Amino acid sequence: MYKSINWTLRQATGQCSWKRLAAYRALCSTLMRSSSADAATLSPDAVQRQLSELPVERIRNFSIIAHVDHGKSTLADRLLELTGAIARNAGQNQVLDNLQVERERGITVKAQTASIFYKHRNATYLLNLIDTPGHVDFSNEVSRSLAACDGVILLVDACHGVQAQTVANYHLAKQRQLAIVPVLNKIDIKHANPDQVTKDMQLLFGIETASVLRVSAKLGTGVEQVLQRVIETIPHPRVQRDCDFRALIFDSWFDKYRGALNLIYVLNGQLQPGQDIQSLATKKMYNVKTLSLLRPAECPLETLSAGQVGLLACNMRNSKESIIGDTLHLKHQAATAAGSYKPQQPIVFAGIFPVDQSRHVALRSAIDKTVLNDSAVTVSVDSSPALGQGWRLGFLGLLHLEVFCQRLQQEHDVEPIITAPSVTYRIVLSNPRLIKQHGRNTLDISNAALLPEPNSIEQYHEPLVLGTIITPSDYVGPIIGLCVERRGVQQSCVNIDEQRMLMQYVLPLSEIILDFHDRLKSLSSGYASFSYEDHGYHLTHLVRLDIHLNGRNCEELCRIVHVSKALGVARQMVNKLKELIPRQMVQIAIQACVGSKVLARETIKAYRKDVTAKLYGGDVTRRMKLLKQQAEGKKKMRSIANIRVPHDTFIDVLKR
Ligand SMILES: Nc1nc2c(ncn2[C@@H]2O[C@H](COP(=O)(O)OP(=O)(O)OP(=O)(O)O)[C@@H](O)[C@H]2O)c(=O)[nH]1
Repeated sequence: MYKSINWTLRQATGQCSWKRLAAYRALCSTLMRSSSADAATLSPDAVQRQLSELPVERIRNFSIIAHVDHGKSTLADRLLELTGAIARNAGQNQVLDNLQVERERGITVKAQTASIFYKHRNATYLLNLIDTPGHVDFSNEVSRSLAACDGVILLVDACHGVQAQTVANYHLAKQRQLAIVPVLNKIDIKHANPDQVTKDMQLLFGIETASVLRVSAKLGTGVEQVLQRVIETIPHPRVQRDCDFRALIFDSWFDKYRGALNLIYVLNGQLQPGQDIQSLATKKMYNVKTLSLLRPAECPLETLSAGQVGLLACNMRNSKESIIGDTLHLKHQAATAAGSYKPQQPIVFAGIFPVDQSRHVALRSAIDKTVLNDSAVTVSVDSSPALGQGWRLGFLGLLHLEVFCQRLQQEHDVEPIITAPSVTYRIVLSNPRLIKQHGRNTLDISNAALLPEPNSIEQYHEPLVLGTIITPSDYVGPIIGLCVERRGVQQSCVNIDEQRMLMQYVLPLSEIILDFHDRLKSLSSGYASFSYEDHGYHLTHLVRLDIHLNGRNCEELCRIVHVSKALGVARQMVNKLKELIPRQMVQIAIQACVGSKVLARETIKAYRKDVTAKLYGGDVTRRMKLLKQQAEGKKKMRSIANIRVPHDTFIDVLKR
């Protein structure tokens, strides 16, 4: 055990603060359970011995999937306690949610893995458990995790019943033909209605009512049966040990001292430190430095064999080299792709700029490292005349964007300027010169500044989503009203039971990214749930013209307008802004989904004048000098952060 503690301490001292905290917590729990003779007190040597004696038939790889707050992380806690991986009653909740942002918001944003040993009918099993996030914005984490699993625990809250994300996750698991262990949670709550929820599960998913387990993850009731059912229902991994090594990368993150760390699922053969491996996607070669098992603290291993999930540190320095879904194999050996994991495409885009250009390098490195820990984010270089050099990042939703920015601040101490989110429009070009230049007649535009002139565009297509809403019947009227207001077209509306309905709407993505979910929650007193999936692009004549001030949505200026009128409206708005805003209070970073080119140009002109006036207190000579330098491209604009006007003040000005 002391070897394990020393190793944990060594890891802890070489990691960034939140990881240090997590490792410290793991260390404390290791110490607390030192008197018990359970599996978690095993030294790394003993763990290795146990693993090498374990046949593939005694391994189970599974995820816990559910709607937000249905109790996944709490159930994971109980499973870890039951198997001795963490101490009972150690006052720890949601142990696998170890990011600061997860603890502050009380949600899981990153899937976490724990390998646990469990004795069933006198045989020891290795269970690789993955706790997944429930929010729709992090569904990429769920799909990624399912690529390394043979089954899932489908957890449903016995009070709230089946929700939109339960339906979406169930279909994800079905598509991958995974075994499903249905579990009802929170049966300790007085108004829980497990009988009704079980009937709903039968109706919606065709699950046998007798097979639904009932537990209270909070109190630990019935949790042991869950583990037994996992062993009996979920098949062992279909892998081969007596052939060459091949593994799937299904998660990765960045460690300051060890570079990119990869979580791998070994499909064939085995791997040892010192061996040379190669990436199938990049063809780059690496030397294996260390291998470890996450229990959930790292436990060093000498061999990782087929069927097992483990952490691999190799000399992967650059975060971009670690590709989720990539296959690793032995150097110079032919191999086929290990998995069929397809990453989800981002749907919400926002510009990220350093507050000051001197912080450019720090922000770039912070983005690189955070992206490695969140493979769903896409990054491309962007620049703005007002904000300087920056990046355009793609996210899976608004919460995803918020969480990413919070992580940049908390984990890397950078505070960027974030522009208002927008979606990707697909345009059909009419200009033969542009068609020739791009080699095709359609372009996907996620940055309005790159929009060609309107007379070169024949059609605008906007992205649509198929939204699923589950709501108590009492709120159906206002919710239909909201969907119609947001240009939604109803596809279906069915009764789940006497009290609840499931509705499906096709909605323009731009209508839901900002506040749709909040409105839905407030209209239904928090009872309705919403999830959505991609539904392709559709020809549109309408756009929502949003004007954003310092990244915030200014509601007074949101209009749904005809595409062809958008530019005119944008111009009018610039004039209105000029009238309304006192010169010394000029705002910048005004954007619109369409037509922002004109808007930005006009605004930046006004901004430049006023910024210089403000910065130099009307000193004409210095102001002229600065303008001249800017014109010559020698001097970059000063950051807007220095002259930011509070949003409320600005709204007051607009209302006058
Ligand atoms: N009464 C009761 N509360 C529970 C039970 N299981 C979980 N909870 C509570 O439900 C809330 C959400 O639990 P989590 O475990 O964070 O839920 P989650 O599904 O992991 O949440 P996300 O990761 O955000 O999707 C917490 O306040 C838990 O204490 C239970 O069996 N009974």
